[in-house]
Formats: sequence, structure tokens, C-alpha cells
Amino acid sequence: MGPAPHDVRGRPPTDLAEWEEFWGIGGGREQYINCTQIDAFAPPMPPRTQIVWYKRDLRVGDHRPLAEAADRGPVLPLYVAEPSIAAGADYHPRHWTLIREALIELRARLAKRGQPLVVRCGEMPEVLESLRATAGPLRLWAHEETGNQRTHERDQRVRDWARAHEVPFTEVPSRGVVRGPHDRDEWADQWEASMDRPLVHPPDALQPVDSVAPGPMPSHADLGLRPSTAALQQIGEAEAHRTLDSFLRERGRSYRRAMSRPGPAQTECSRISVHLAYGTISLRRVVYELRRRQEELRGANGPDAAARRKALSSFDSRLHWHSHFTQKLEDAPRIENESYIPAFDALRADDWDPALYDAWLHGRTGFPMVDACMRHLRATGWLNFRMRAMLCSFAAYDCWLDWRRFAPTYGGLMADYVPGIHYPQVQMQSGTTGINRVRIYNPVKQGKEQDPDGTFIRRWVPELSHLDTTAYVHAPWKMSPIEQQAAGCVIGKDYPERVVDHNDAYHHAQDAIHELRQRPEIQAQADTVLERHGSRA
Ligand SMILES: Cc1cc2nc3c(=O)[nH]c(=O)nc-3n(C[C@H](O)[C@H](O)[C@H](O)COP(=O)(O)OP(=O)(O)OC[C@H]3O[C@@H](n4cnc5c(N)ncnc54)[C@H](O)[C@@H]3O)c2cc1C
Repeated sequence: MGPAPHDVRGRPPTDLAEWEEFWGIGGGREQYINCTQIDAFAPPMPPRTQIVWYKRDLRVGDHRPLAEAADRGPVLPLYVAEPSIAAGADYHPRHWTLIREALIELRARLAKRGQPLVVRCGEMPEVLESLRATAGPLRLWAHEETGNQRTHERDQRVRDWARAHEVPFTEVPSRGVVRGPHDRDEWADQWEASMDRPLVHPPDALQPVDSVAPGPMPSHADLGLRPSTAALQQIGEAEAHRTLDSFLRERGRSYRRAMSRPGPAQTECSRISVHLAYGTISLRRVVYELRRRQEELRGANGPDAAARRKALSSFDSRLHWHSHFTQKLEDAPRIENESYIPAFDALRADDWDPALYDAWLHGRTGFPMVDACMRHLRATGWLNFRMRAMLCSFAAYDCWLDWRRFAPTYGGLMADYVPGIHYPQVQMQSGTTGINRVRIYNPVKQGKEQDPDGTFIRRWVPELSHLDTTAYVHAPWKMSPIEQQAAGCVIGKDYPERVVDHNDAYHHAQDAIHELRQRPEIQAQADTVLERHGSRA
């Protein structure tokens, strides 16, 4: 048992007021405090109901707020389905399908420990207000969330409510993201340190709060959403562990080769993103399991072990990227709505073409690889990295659409939507960061390289499934009228004409962005972006 905590008085706090002062309550966001120190002796304070506010952390394992709460008194684990958040342009019915599935499992896991998950549909401060009436004095715990503007503002409202009602509220850092002022040069070391800290065991038992009913699980309609029809990945804590384990031990040997190909990537990539997005597994747990596997493979000989070591090293980098990108939005929430370099907002501001947007969004551009990828994303909620980048490039460069207008809907299609990854990535693939190489994907070249025999395209663009000549699958407009008739695929009738000329669009985009980036004032701003957000690797 460690030494008892002492405040400036040189003795342990003795009453509620002194404890709250010791905890730093009332001064805005609290610092996380090591509870084993506090528990070194019994605090003489009335028991509070410990609310664990679940957001994107739908698990019991490696969940510090849950463990801290369980150490202190009766626990009320809470999820609030908020119509105001679900009304956002980036919130898709598929997100609620997944969250709901994860909540059902979480409720059962918590019930086994003595207190089921309490679920409410409503707005967070009002739900807290009604719980205060039934559950008595409260203490609130949550993980820090780097969300979109809506969740950011909601979090602020909850902090204000907690302060106004003297409800202690502790937000615990998560995903290796650092909140508040910090030195970018030290970020990577801080990330390693946070991943290295021991995992948190789930509490064996929870002291229940009998006065509060668990409540029904809200439906899509309760949130103002239509049901989702997408064929989504399964989600839940058990499934997260199964997915990770099968990637580390069975799948994933060809990860590096297959990750760019939309077909093979479906099984060769880890597919852990949806679990990280909703926190059915913690990033720390993924890193922990990865390191264990790397250790096992360290001494192993043979080509299989060598290939796996390489694959896991690439996976390792991507787990860093998860936090690296999220950190950008954490440090500059404005980049959800504004280009890193604001002057880039003017580039496409007046050029929104609704017909081009519609063609892109529904996979009817006349470019088979673009259409196949978009249709696949719409149907399943998942796409590999390169093809997400290509779709974004097509919208931003070929269709010259303003990323600020398509990014929310595009994010909504992704089952694993994480604002902290999504917005920085969209800006990177739209050429508005000022620091990254402008990469304009050629959709035909991508098709030939990443789907050489056209299997993926034929699967997702059935209009082209009867074409015997693979070259035509990638560029059906090359068929003569007679060949089109013979193949039952007349361009402009059975399959769309190309909505843009890629070469013209490429030169237009290159010139416009190059002209802007050459300006000295833009270069000075780019230096600032690099200093603030750039990787030090
Ligand atoms: C325009 C665009 C938008 C994107 N939006 C999202 C998003 O909303 N949510 C999301 O999780 N990923 C997003 N990505 C990144 C990437 O496409 C997905 O993380 C990946 O395809 C998920 O599949 P996986 O888990 O099998 O990936 P793996 O290749 O197995 O990677 C493992 C994990 O590493 C992280 N990761 C991988 N690539 C990246 C990357 N480039 N940047 C940051 N983290 C990465 C993810 O957490 C991923 O789950 C986006 C990429 C682009 C180009």
C-alpha cells in the first residue's frame, strides 16, 4: 500500500469539501488521479453513485473509468443515445446498428458483474439531471473523446452541467491522444509510455444501483434513423478479440501485399477498425497483443515467420497512425470544417456540381474502379485504405468537389468512422494540408494494378460482369459500338458515360494547387502546419 495522499495542509483530506479540493474538482477538466493512492485509506465522504459514461469505449476490458468507479462505490454504467448527435450529416443508420449490437453484449457483460448497462435515449445533460433525482449524489467518469463538433460541444455542456451541480467529473485519456498543450517532439515517447502502462483488469463485481432501471434498447426510429441494410462486420468485445487473434495468428500473412487490393484486403487486413472506432477493444490492448505476437515470432525461422514479422511491423505503424491522425483533430478541431490552410477553402468553394457529387456518391461515374469501390463501401461499410484514398481523390480532384461538403457523408458510409482519422485523411487526399505531396489517383491505373483480373469490379458493377475482355472491364468506353451491343453493355445506356475527363481534371487540379502552394504566405503557413501537426518520424 502506498503512502496516503496529502494536500497542501500536510495531512489527508478529511471531509467532502477537502476531498473535492484534493481531486481538483471545479477547475474545468480534471486531471486523472491515481486511485490506488486515494484508496490507501477510506475517504470519509458520503457514497456517490459512480456513473461510467460510455461513448466510444464499449467494453469492460482495459477500461480505466469502469475500474476506478468500481473501486469507489455503486456503479451506474450509462450509454445515452442522443438524437442530436444522430442528426449529424456524418451519422449513418449503420453506426447505430453497430453501436446497438455492441451495447447488447456490453449490457450482458456488465450484468454478469452485478449491474447491467443503463441505456437512455435523450440528451446527455437532461438524462444526468433525471438520474440525479433517482440515484442521489453522482460522480461521473468517462474516457476523453476526440469527436466531431457536435460531440465536442456536447462534452462541454456535460462539463458545464457537472460543474454547476458540483458533480465530480473525471475524463481519462485514451487512444494515446494527448489533450491540452504539449510538445509535439515528445509525442511519440508519450504514446509509447501510454501503450506500455499495464492493462486495466475488468472489475469482478459491481455494486449495483437498484433505483435505476436498465431501460429498453433504443431502435433506429427512436433516434430518427431508418434501419440500415448494409452487410456489416459483427461487433462486440468477444468479436474484437477473435478478429485480432485471427489476424495475428492466421490471416494477415500477405497483409503488405494485399492491403492495397480491395478484394484480398477484406481478409488480409486486420479489420480491427470497427472495433477501435467503438472501443470494443482498446488500442492499448491491440498494441499489447501485437507485441506479444512479435515476441513469439522473434526467434522463429523460415519464410512464414519472416513474412509475418514484416506484416506485423506494418500493422504496428498503422496503430501509431491511428493516434497520430486523431491527435491532429484533437489539437485543431477546426480542421473538421476548415482547411488546414484556410486559403485552400476558396479553391473549390464556388464549383459544387450536384450531378457530379451524386454520380460519385452512388457509384455511377462511368469509371469502373471508382464505382465498384463506392458500391462496395455503401454495401458493407468497409474499404481498404488505398481505395478510400482513391475515392476521395476522385471527388476532390476529378470532380473538383469541396471536401468540406462531401466529407461528412463520406464518413457516414464508413462503419469504422472516426472523425479524428477521417478529416485529416480527407484533407490529405484533397490537397489542402499544404504539407503533403499532392497525389491524384488515376482510377484506370488503380483498377489495373489493384484488381488485375477485374474480379472485384465484376462483382460490384454487375453491368460489366459479362465482359470477357479484362481490359474492357477497366475501360469499357474502349469497346466499339458493335462490341458494346454484343456484350449487352451499351455505354450511356447500360453503364454510365464517364462523368469527367481524367486527364483534363488532373492538369486543372495540379495547376490550381501548385499555384496556391507557391505563394510565400502559403508556404509560411505550411511551415506552421508542419511544426504543429507533422510526424517527427
Ligand atoms: C479518406 C480516408 C478516410 C478514412 N477514414 C477512416 C475512418 O473514419 N476510420 C478509420 O478507422 N480509418 C479511416 N481511414 C484509414 C484506413 O482506411 C482504415 O483505418 C483501414 O482501412 C481500416 O481497415 P483495417 O482495420 O483492416 O486496417 P489495417 O490496415 O489492418 O490497420 C489497422 C488499424 O490501423 C489504423 N490505420 C490504418 N491505416 C490508417 C491510416 N491511414 N490513418 C490512420 N489510422 C490508420 C486503423 O485504426 C486500423 O484499424 C481513412 C482513410 C482515408 C484515405
